[in-house]
Amino acid sequence: MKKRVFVITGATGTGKTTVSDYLRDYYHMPKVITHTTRPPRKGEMNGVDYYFENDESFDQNHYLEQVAYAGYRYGSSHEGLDAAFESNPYITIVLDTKGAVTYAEQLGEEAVIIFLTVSQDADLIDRMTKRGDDSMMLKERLDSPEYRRDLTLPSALKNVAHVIVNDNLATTKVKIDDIVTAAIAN
Ligand SMILES: Nc1ncnc2c1ncn2[C@@H]1O[C@H](COP(=O)(O)OP(=O)(O)OP(=O)(O)O)[C@@H](O)[C@H]1O
Ligand SMILES: Nc1nc2c(ncn2[C@@H]2O[C@H](COP(=O)(O)O)[C@@H](O)[C@H]2O)c(=O)[nH]1
Repeated sequence: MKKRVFVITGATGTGKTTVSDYLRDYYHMPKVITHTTRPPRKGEMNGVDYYFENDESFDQNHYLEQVAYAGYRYGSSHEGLDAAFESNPYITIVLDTKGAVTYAEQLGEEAVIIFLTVSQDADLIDRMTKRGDDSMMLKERLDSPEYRRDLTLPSALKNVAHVIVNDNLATTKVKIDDIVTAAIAN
């Protein structure tokens, strides 16, 4: 059976995790748990949201790709991908745009790339504040080059990624349904 990894990418706060949760809840797609050295946010759990690592433990895994984002390390391991594929041929992963480019290059049509954006960048700050992000970490993130980079679709993903303006979650879900239906049919 063909395999597909639905890669959800875009700037912080655009709704990547929300869309990934939708794919899990309505399509039973397991999410690849990635690794990070960032401290957990309130409510985040080790092994559910991320594998929370220190620098030493982070280096023990075997990565398909790894990046630095706003001062912390993130990586998707082969072990994490294999674990997700064990239970379903269709899986989902949430990545920054650099990671999404690597997935497109390495996995070709096995990777279905979905780039999320919003009409007003200011809405993202609002969403992250409402999410309860620590104000110091939020400021560091907004000042980071990675945050600004991920606001724009990378040129390597033009004509590759499905672009969704996630201003309205209900509309976004309909677009996700269309993308999933087409990807599974092909
Ligand atoms: N269309 C939407 N309209 C309003 N709020 C939304 C919408 N989509 C998601 N949200 C909310 O915005 C917040 C950020 O969403 P989410 O955590 O999914 O973003 P993210 O892209 O995964 O962020 P990060 O990269 O920082 O982890 C959440 O509180 C979520 O409930
Ligand atoms: N390239 C990768 N990007 C990843 C990975 N895991 C998460 N991410 C992305 O990092 C930023 C910051 O995440 P946050 O949870 O601290 O807000 C965001 O864009 C994630 O999608 C990974 O393994 N590789």
